[in-house]
Amino acid sequence: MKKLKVAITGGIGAGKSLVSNFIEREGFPVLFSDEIAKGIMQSDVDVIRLIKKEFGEESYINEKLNTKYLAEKVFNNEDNVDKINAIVHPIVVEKINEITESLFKSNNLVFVEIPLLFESELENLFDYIILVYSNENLRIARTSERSKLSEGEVRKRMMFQIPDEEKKDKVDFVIENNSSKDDLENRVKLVLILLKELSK
Ligand SMILES: CC(C)(COP(=O)(O)OP(=O)(O)OC[C@H]1O[C@@H](n2cnc3c(N)ncnc32)[C@H](O)[C@@H]1O)[C@@H](O)C(=O)NCCC(=O)NCCS
Ligand SMILES: Nc1ncnc2c1ncn2[C@@H]1O[C@H](COP(=O)(O)OP(=O)(O)OP(=O)(O)O)[C@@H](O)[C@H]1O
Repeated sequence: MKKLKVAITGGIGAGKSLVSNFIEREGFPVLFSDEIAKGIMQSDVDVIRLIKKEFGEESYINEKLNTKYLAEKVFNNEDNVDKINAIVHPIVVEKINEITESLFKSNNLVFVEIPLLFESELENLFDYIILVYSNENLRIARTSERSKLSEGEVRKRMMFQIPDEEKKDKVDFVIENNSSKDDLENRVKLVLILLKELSK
């Protein structure tokens, strides 16, 4: 039995969460790095202190992370993106490693949804990488439709992400998501058959 760590990556709005949720429903553990990052930013006293020092006390309102303010501050300035990444990413990696090791006690396959895998140069942490790939116009339409972020906000974040076309050459599986959710699920099923075989 081989223990395999598999990354699920892709640009903003590509469909990573749909893929991850499907994989979870099939019975496999999935870690979500955006959520792990938020947890750390909400509870780690050193991280909170550094964020307030770099970006101001307004970064938290009544002890709660002020995501709107911080996103505005961070995604308008490359230095700020570098600064927040340097504060948060090393601790996220530590946490992912810790949780993965404990999940490997009772699982052979552990998945990690990690949007900024290549941007943070973390590809060597993983045995296999899945890229969820959708055309840029679809990603913007789908993300704006979800109404969490405006088109402008999505485009700003894209500026700090490596284009998915470049990532295609560096991954083991490309799951296209330019058609229906059913098509997406069927493609994920095929990849899971392969990964289960590889972990035997
Ligand atoms: C600025 C913050 C508070 C905004 O929070 P918000 O709830 O609006 O977004 P969320 O964290 O859910 O991220 C949504 C998407 O935005 C993009 N994004 C987030 N952080 C970054 C970044 N540093 N660089 C490029 N894109 C990013 C990713 O595609 C991500 O999936 C938050 O994104 C953040 O703290 N980012 C820096 C830490 C980080 O890199 N977290 C992501 C995973 S480790
Ligand atoms: N094939 C599809 N057909 C219809 N809607 C889709 C499809 N793929 C994704 N969506 C929708 O697009 C939005 C973005 O998808 P999802 O949240 O899975 O992407 P993500 O890569 O996790 O995004 P983010 O980077 O913002 O976390 C969601 O509202 C989702 O339901």
